Amino acid sequence: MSFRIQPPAPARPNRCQLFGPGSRTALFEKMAASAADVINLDLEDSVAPSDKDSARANIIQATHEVDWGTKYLSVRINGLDTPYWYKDVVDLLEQASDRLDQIMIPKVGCAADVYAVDALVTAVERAKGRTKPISLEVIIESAAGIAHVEEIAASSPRLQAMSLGAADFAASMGMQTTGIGGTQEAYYMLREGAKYWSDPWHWAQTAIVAACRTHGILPVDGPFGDFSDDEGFRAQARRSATLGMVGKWAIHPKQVALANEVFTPSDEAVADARAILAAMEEAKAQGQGATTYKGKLIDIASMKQAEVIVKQAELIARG
Ligand SMILES: CC(C)(COP(=O)(O)OP(=O)(O)OC[C@H]1O[C@@H](n2cnc3c(N)ncnc32)[C@H](O)[C@@H]1OP(=O)(O)O)[C@@H](O)C(=O)NCCC(=O)NCCSC(=O)C[C@H](O)C(=O)O
Ligand SMILES: [Mg+2]
Repeated sequence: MSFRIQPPAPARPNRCQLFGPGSRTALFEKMAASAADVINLDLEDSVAPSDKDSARANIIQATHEVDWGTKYLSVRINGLDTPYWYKDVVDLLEQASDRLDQIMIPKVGCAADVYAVDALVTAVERAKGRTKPISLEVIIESAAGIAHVEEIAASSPRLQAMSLGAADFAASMGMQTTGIGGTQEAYYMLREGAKYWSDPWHWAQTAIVAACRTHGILPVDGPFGDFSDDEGFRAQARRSATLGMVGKWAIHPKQVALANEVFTPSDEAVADARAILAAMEEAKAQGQGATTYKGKLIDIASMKQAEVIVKQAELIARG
């Protein structure tokens, strides 16, 4: 137990992050009209090298012209191993409207990667007199990223969110799969001839959640590639939510409702959580630190668990 209080993560809904390539301008209005909490306009891997300049210009224009409502607006820049990233940052900070909320840094491998982007963002913000500070989010999607996940989570006061990028992560780790998230056919235990599937993403997710919760960052699950598999998406998202993640990417509009469904606590879960809090208040008034609810033990730790669910529901209700 530490005497340090665990810092809270940013108090904004982040149930679904909807991605769209910066080169497909026809999608922008549709993304803005979606039910996603966060919009990620992409300059990185969904944009061909020949389209990088025009995609950057499209996104800048869209920050001025598209009505993004109350959505949190994020742009994924190119990786620090490319010749594009510095111009992504400089052009966005010099030319995008104040509607831009966040920059997403892909393939972060160490704290210094975030420091470099932070330094450039800070310089351009000051030069241009931008009064609204841009926040940062990062993707953990390499062996180096997961090895340094805790120092990355601690890297900048601008950092608000961290996602697992399953596709690049699998490639970097040398995982024998082309699947993006979800069940992997070859990852199973065998007992008396029966296969029991296990979850190869689990350990990376828990490492991300622990690093994020230590430093007050939102942990987010990344893409689920097979957008025709609703139940597969739900199962992956439910595992992520159970582990403490607050949301998941959508790489197709049909995944938005699925993510919102899973990362919004159900009425039943909220009612149960409120009942646990009430039962514990009653117990405390009688000088007891533990009591029972529906035949099971509840104590002070149960109050903290119940508060997680009630706070999530209140945050989402506030919008
Ligand atoms: C995956 C797609 C290429 C599919 O596009 P498309 O063939 O146009 O899909 P549909 O015909 O099924 O579309 C149905 C309608 O929905 C609209 N649409 C499609 N995509 C989007 C979107 N992203 N946002 C909003 N609306 C969208 C279509 O226009 C159709 O509309 P209508 O005609 O009016 O009915 C495409 O969905 C897509 O490009 N998705 C995003 C890809 C992306 O951004 N990828 C990057 C993130 S994942 C990643 O990078 C991996 C990660 O880093 C890692 O390492 O794990
Ligand atoms: Mg990636």
